[in-house]
Parts: sequence; C-alpha cells; structure tokens
Amino acid sequence: MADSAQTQELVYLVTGGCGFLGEHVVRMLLQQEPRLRELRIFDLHLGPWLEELKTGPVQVTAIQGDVTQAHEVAAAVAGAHVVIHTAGLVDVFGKTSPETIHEVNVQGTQNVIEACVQTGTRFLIYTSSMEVVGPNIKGQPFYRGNENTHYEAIHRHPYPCSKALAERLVLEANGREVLGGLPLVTCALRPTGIYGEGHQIMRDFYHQGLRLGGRLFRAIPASVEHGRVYVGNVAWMHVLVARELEHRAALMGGQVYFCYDNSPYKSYEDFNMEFLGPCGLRLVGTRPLIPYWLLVLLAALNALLQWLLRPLLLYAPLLNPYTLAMANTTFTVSTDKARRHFGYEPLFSWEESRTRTIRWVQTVEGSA
Ligand SMILES: NC(=O)c1ccc[n+]([C@@H]2O[C@H](COP(=O)([O-])OP(=O)(O)OC[C@H]3O[C@@H](n4cnc5c(N)ncnc54)[C@H](O)[C@@H]3O)[C@@H](O)[C@H]2O)c1
Ligand SMILES: C[C@@H](CO)CCC[C@@H](C)[C@H]1CC[C@H]2[C@@H]3[C@H](O)C=C4C[C@@H](O)CC[C@]4(C)[C@H]3CC[C@]12C
Repeated sequence: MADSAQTQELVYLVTGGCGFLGEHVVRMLLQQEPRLRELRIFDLHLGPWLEELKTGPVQVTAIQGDVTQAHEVAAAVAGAHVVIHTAGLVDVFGKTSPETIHEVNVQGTQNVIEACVQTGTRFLIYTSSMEVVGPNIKGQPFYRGNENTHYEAIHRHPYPCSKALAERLVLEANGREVLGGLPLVTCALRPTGIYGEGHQIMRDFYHQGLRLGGRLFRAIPASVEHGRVYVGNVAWMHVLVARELEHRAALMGGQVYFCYDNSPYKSYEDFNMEFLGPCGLRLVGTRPLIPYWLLVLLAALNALLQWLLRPLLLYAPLLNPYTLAMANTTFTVSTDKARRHFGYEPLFSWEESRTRTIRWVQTVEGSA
C-alpha cells in the first residue's frame, strides 16, 4: 500500500457491503479513498443501488456470495489489498437458529481469515460489536467504559457469543504469515448501537408509533443509558483504519477499538425520540408506564409463543428476555483510543448525524 500514494491502485473488498453499515462503508470509501482502483462488494443479497456506483471512476464489482462458502470467499478475496468484513447475522430476536448465527458469524469469519492467508491479503478489519463485552448476563452496568475497563464478559445468547468468538479468531490471526511471506495485520472495531439512515429497528419503532396513533409508551427508566453511534462515523472509522493499518501495523495490529462519536448518552427510548419526535411521535410517560415485573412476564410470554409457534410461523417481536435485559442495562463508552492510535475524529457532528437521521425517517414509508 505504501507505494501507491495518490495513484489509483488499491483493491478493497467489503463483505456485507449491502447491509445497513456496509452500504455506508462502501459509499464512504468511494468518497474518501482516492487510491481505490477497485471496490468489491460481497453480499448474500445485492442491492439495486449498486448500479448507480458503477458509473464512477472506481471499478465497482458486485459479488453475490455467501461467507459460509470458503471457495466463494477465497475467490472474492484473491488480489484484494484490504478486506473489511462487516457481513454477519445480526439477530437478537430469534429469527435465525443459533447454529446458523454461528455458521455465518464464526465460520464465515474463519473463512475470511483463511482466504486472506491463502491469497496473500495482508489487512483485515473486522466489524465486531460492543456486545463482545456486554451487557453481560448479570446485567451489570458498563458506565463510560473504555477498551481497558474490567468487566465480566459472560454471554449466553447466540449473537454476542458468535461475535466474541469471531473477534477472537480475527485478533489471534494477527501476525499469521500470508501467501508471499508477510504477516497478516488485523484489528476489530466494536460499534455500540448504530443509528442513522437505513436503520431497520428505528424504522420498526417508527411504524409501531404510527400504529399506536403517534405515541410510544415509555417502558425503560430514563436513567438507563445506552451508547449509540452514528453510522457515518462508524463507516469513517472503518475507512481510516483501512488507510492507517499498514503504516501503524505494530501499534494497531491485534487491537480492538470501540466506535464512538459525540452522540449524547441517553436511554434507548429517549435517544430514538431525538429522531422520532421531530417526525411527529410522542413518548408518553416520564417514568415507565408498565411495571418492570410485567415487562419481564411479557418478554417471557413472547419467548414461549415464539417457541410454540415455531413449527407454524416465525414470531419474532422486539421484546424478549434478551432485548429487555439489554434495553434495561446501562452500557456507555468513553474512550479516545481511536484518536490516539489512528487520528480518528468523528466526521459528522451530533447535530449533523441527528439532522441526517431525521431527514431519513421522514422519507420512510408511512411517514406522518
Ligand atoms: N447494527 C448495529 O447496531 C451493530 C452494532 C454493532 C455491530 N454491528 C455489526 O456490524 C455488522 C453489520 O451490521 P448491520 O447492522 O449492517 O447488519 P445488516 O444485516 O444490515 O448487514 C449485514 C449484511 O451481511 C450480509 N450477510 C448476512 N449473511 C451473509 C452471508 N452468509 N454471506 C454474505 N453476506 C451475508 C447481509 O445480506 C447484510 O447485507 C455486523 O457484523 C454486526 O454484527 C452492528
Ligand atoms: C423494551 C423495549 C421497549 O421500548 C425496548 C427494546 C429495545 C431493544 C429492541 C434494543 C435495546 C438495545 C438494542 C441493541 C443495542 O443497541 C446494541 C446492539 C448491538 C449490535 O451488535 C446489534 C444490535 C443491538 C443488539 C441492538 C438491538 C436492539 C436492542 C436490543
């Protein structure tokens, strides 16, 4: 990478490039990486918006493929300088079996690592998650923590378990010899809850609010704070890491970085209202309107219904014992490791992130 200064000769691969975060990473790379010659976008489902990208100066190659298929991954990785691995199954609602989550998130990541090793790709950036750390099964708060904060990271749910295993694989692969004899350099980025244009769960809450006559009902105390980060800043962090990984391999190789920006610390519901409020929704109640024990009961009932109905249909509501525990546990990050290690500053201020997200919600189907 070092000799390529300002000439277009780099080949990047983004797995999961058609997902919520992946699309932002793809667009950010096209805007912010002048050395790109080819951008490969690998995803199980390719989006029609890719077509519009193909008219620019960078060769955009769309590859429909499955990360669980080692040969498909190896073919996509061959010849790439950098791999940004965002593909994954994000499921905390019980839509997919634990086995499939493991196969995609863990085996898929192992396939990406092996492909780098076999084909000689040296730089691998993995999109991990805050959930690798917590909230843990004890519901202990993680308050303004950083990458070195001591916290018991114990999970049972398949999604955080899979992210933790995959992250470990990526970090352990740092330094492995790739084809050609040079060492692989890896690192992992851990976003907190991402929001912004394209955020499906925000869309779900918006539709729920519209169905309830423009109201949402407070269920979680306002004092429970959640770390949230704007998708544009998460994408920007990925682009910066990809750019700096070669020059700062000794410092950054094998490291983890939380993704952060200047988004305020708020409860999950109050934070969503920053966007849903200006779009006409109202959060009813200054305190939870439903007692916590009743929420626990409803969440358990949802889990039971999901299990009973599974042979007939997929019942996957937002509320289940795991999402309730997450929503009800403080998890906030305060760190400057990304700034110290690779000069990261958020590209979008909180005001801009908020405005962009509001504008997007206003375009969502069924808007008030
Ligand atoms: N959304 C969040 O709040 C959040 C927070 C922290 C970390 N993350 C991580 O960020 C990454 C992207 O998440 P997202 O929110 O954009 O999810 P997403 O579901 O929108 O995107 C994931 C993409 O991966 C693709 N994919 C899934 N299985 C695949 C397979 N077998 N082969 C190839 N592609 C496959 C999907 O088609 C999708 O386009 C994930 O790894 C997730 O764990 C997300
Ligand atoms: C009890 C409900 C009353 O309104 C609220 C339920 C909210 C939950 C659906 C969400 C609360 C916290 C969210 C998660 C968090 O933001 C971080 C995540 C990490 C990431 O890797 C994937 C997404 C998620 C698990 C996110 C999912 C939705 C929540 C559980």
